[in-house]
Amino acid sequence: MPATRHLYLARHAQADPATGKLTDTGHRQAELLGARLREFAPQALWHGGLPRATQTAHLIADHLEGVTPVELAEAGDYAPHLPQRHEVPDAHADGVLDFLARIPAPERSPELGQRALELLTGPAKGSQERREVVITHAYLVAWLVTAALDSPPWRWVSVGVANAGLTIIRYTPRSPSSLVTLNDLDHLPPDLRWTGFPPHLRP
Ligand SMILES: O=C(O)[C@H](O)COP(=O)(O)O
Repeated sequence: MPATRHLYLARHAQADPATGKLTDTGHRQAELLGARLREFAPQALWHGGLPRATQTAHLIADHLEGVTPVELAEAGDYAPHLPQRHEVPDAHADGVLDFLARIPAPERSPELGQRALELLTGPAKGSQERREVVITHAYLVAWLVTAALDSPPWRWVSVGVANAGLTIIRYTPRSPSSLVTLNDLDHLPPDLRWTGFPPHLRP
């Protein structure tokens, strides 16, 4: 009998584009996110293979009991669904196509693949409840949110998350999945919030 699974998704902390390593701000964000995640007592901590996700996960792990970061190395290629013109209603087409034209294709979370999605989505495979942290990238968080809500695949383009923002999805057997929280930044002081958030979606 499958059991409920909570996925604690976070975008990596702020990184320096030149080095790919976390900035001082990013270090502080990761530490505070780790302290926040401790309250959920997660049993697993997964992360993508790029340095900014790896470094964030290792800083977080210092705050969690009995959890070792595991890279989703076997995941293969992954890119969020690229919206096709015919999928997007006419009223939104210009904005969506403009957004897609501005994002660099190779940056689309290549380290999380189909296998990772199979591992991470849906209720727990066993009979025990699962609580798992995933440190990843903006578009993959957006894609998982869209999928959890059964939204059309192209809708991930209008979901924004900031560095170290916390998103929680609950997968319950025999019920629809729930978006518990999206881009929660309460664990960060004001000067550490909203970094990396897409400017065109900024409140
Ligand atoms: O791949 C992505 O999700 C986007 O390019 C944003 O990347 P980032 O979350 O690594 O900044």
